Amino acid sequence: MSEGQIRQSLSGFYDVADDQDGKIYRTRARGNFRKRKITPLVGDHVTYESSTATEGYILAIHPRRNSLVRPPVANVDQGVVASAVAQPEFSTNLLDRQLIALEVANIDPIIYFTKTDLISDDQFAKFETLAQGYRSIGYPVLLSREPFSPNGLADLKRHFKGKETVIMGQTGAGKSTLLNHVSPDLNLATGEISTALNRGRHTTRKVGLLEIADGLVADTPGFSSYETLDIEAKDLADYFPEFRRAAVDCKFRGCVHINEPGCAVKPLVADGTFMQSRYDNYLQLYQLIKDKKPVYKKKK
Ligand SMILES: Nc1nc2c(ncn2[C@@H]2O[C@H](COP(=O)(O)OP(=O)(O)OP(=O)(O)O)[C@@H](O)[C@H]2O)c(=O)[nH]1
Ligand SMILES: [Zn+2]
Repeated sequence: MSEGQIRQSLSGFYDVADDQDGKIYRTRARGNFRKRKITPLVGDHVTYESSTATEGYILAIHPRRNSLVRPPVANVDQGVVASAVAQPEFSTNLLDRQLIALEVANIDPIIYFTKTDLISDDQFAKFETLAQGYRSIGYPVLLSREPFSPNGLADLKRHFKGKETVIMGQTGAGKSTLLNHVSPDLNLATGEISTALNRGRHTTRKVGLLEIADGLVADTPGFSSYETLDIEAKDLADYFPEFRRAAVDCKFRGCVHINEPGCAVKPLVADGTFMQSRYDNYLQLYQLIKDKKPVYKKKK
């Protein structure tokens, strides 16, 4: 028996990189996985058996840190949020929702601004201020005046080391374009026409983890449906790292930083320590979650 990580999945075959020798072994999942409705995912750490040198069976899937549906990948450490400064129009609201979705999934966000060639110097200066705000929360922010400058890409690659990374973002944000720059061999189709084609292909497309800059990067970018945040309003502030840290000084336990006396978060919004836009988006999302009708899920 050996241990390894699934690096690619294609029509029922799973290519496992062995933890010891680093070589790739082609495997299949045991029939009992199918019976239990467990599908191995790219990124899974597995115990496997390789009877011949080249083909084997997956025997066990180790517990996952997390798993995504699009792309179907497990154990993601970080998500590069491709965030267009224009086309589609930038909004802090969407960015904050993306960050929350990643926080909820236990994925560390990296913000990567795309399409900076489409804005003026004045507009760019505003994004620099914004970037500082997000950096002060602790999020890495990559913003260069020129898209895909060698320095900008090198900065991005520095984050890959030792991590499993997925490129995420809204449609049209430039995810595929970015991934192509990160790994020019990929040749991912970009633009609207390819998007239409991609839809039908998603289920059969092979998914893989590429070794880039001493890390692993999913070769398929991801979308998330950010509307289906499965959290309660009272927990929302936990996913705003700056609010979560400040909350230890709130007078009341369970303070949601709205109307409570002795709140430690609100003064830091008022004095500009925290971004007003983050607080506004927090309030809006808090209300949205509160107003949401309860969804009753069927028991499996
Ligand atoms: N001007 C400019 N255009 C860009 C840049 N990056 C991407 N684009 C264009 O924006 C469009 C969308 O880019 P994609 O890379 O396909 O975006 P995506 O996020 O993969 O989009 P979906 O496949 O719909 O999710 C394409 O026409 C790209 O050529 C950039 O830095 N500057
Ligand atoms: Zn508070």
